[in-house]
Amino acid sequence: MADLASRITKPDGSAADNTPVAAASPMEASANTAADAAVSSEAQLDSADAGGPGLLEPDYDVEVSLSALQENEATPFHSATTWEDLNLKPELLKGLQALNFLKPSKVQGKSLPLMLSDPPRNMLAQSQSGTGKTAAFVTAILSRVDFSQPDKPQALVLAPSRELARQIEGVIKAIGRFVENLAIAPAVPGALAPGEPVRMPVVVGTPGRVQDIIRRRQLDVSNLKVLVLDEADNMLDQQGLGDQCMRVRTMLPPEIQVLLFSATFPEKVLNYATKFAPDAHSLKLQRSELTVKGISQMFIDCPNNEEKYTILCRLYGLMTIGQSVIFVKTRESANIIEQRMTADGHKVSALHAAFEGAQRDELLAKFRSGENKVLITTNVLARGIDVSSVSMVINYDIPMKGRSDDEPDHETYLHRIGRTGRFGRVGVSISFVSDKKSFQGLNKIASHYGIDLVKLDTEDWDDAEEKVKDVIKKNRAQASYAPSATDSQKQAQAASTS
Ligand SMILES: Nc1ncnc2c1ncn2[C@@H]1O[C@H](COP(=O)(O)OP(=O)(O)OP(=O)(O)O)[C@@H](O)[C@H]1O
Repeated sequence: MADLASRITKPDGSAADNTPVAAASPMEASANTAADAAVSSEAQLDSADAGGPGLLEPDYDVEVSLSALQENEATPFHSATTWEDLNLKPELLKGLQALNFLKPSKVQGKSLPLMLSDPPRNMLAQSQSGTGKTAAFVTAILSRVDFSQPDKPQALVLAPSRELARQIEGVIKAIGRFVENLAIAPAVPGALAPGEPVRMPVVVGTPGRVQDIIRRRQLDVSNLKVLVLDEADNMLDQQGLGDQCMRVRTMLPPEIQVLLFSATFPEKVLNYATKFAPDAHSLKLQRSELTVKGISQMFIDCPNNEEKYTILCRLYGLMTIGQSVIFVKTRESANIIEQRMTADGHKVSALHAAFEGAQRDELLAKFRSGENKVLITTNVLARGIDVSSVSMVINYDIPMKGRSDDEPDHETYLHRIGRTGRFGRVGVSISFVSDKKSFQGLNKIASHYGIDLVKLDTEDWDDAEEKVKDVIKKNRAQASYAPSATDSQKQAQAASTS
């Protein structure tokens, strides 16, 4: 396997440093993706991505078999357990069946018996992006809540963004569609009537808003028995939402069952997580297991910042074969790129936290429905968002962190690229490097995970396009075999836009 560092030179013209970044040959990359491409038409039902229908033009003829993938023990989609083995309430089995979730994935099969055992015990569960963590904790909370007492808030789910909270709400509605008295309070800005007591058994929201409604005594927490933190490492990060989540935690009953889910649990947060959720059952992954095999990770060495924009526009045709998300560092650059691309005749939209809530909901709804195919965004959408027809993710800016933004943000990289390649699908991520800092950042990310990155040569654009198209077509073909959205999906979608 060639060394990427030996294949690109630093922008200053010197040889690349010796940080090991392996580059797979395109053949290796496509062998991976082909193996993981196997996704069945039924399961693509679209496995309730609470995120709208896939593309419907049946252009390509590929063999699709999620069952084959789920039978393969080596994949995160395999579980020795069946839904029936899990002793779920019949209405939940029916809900999962209606979504055509034929078998549990690994994280579902392993975490559910632990989360549902009595007496309840805390849980920390890690699994790759797009492997069904949401359905795992949603099934757990719907099993724990006593729906004969529908006025009492009993389960609280916290997520880092408004969009993710609304998406989770959609998944709860979809899996719980046969549950009598199911009602969900969306605790995100602008969604709850001010001052009105929350009398719903399940509450899903962002930590700031939840803290607010508890303080205002709008939410009675005395009957809460399950607390879920989705994207838990992000939620507990002291640089981020950690303080808010801690404050919420101190307001809740001490004996509440705490469930922490994420694709990443960096060491630094892990210590803190074990305090937040003491004595927890734990499902952890090795660092080398974290990347999703179905995502072909590529990069482009851009001569300078301006060329990044030119190359981005050149990729537009590929971006719109399926759907794409472009990640940039700041809201300002999202706006600028949106305006420039629009002026240059491309149809794109920007979404970030400076937009007002209702507008954010509407923008994401348009993306989920496929009306908008290219979304330019910041890290606000890096985590959790599930739109199965996303076949390309572009890291226009390499994710960085640290006081002066000088350290690569490994976790955000993984979450960003995980917006494609959902539940056994395939996808492409293309990261732009344009200077020493971005080059070294990507280099470090690659060596951190031991991943292979394929260089796209812009000197030979036809070849570069072929490499990308090869992968994207497979994603599209899978989506094209998907039956149209079920009622529950439509319901879910409606929830996220209401
Ligand atoms: N057992 C299943 N069978 C088929 N599809 C499933 C199953 N479980 C979940 N899915 C589908 O897989 C997709 C990804 O699920 P989900 O969003 O829960 O992933 P995740 O692990 O939470 O990802 P992330 O780390 O990005 O948040 C969704 O569209 C979901 O409907």
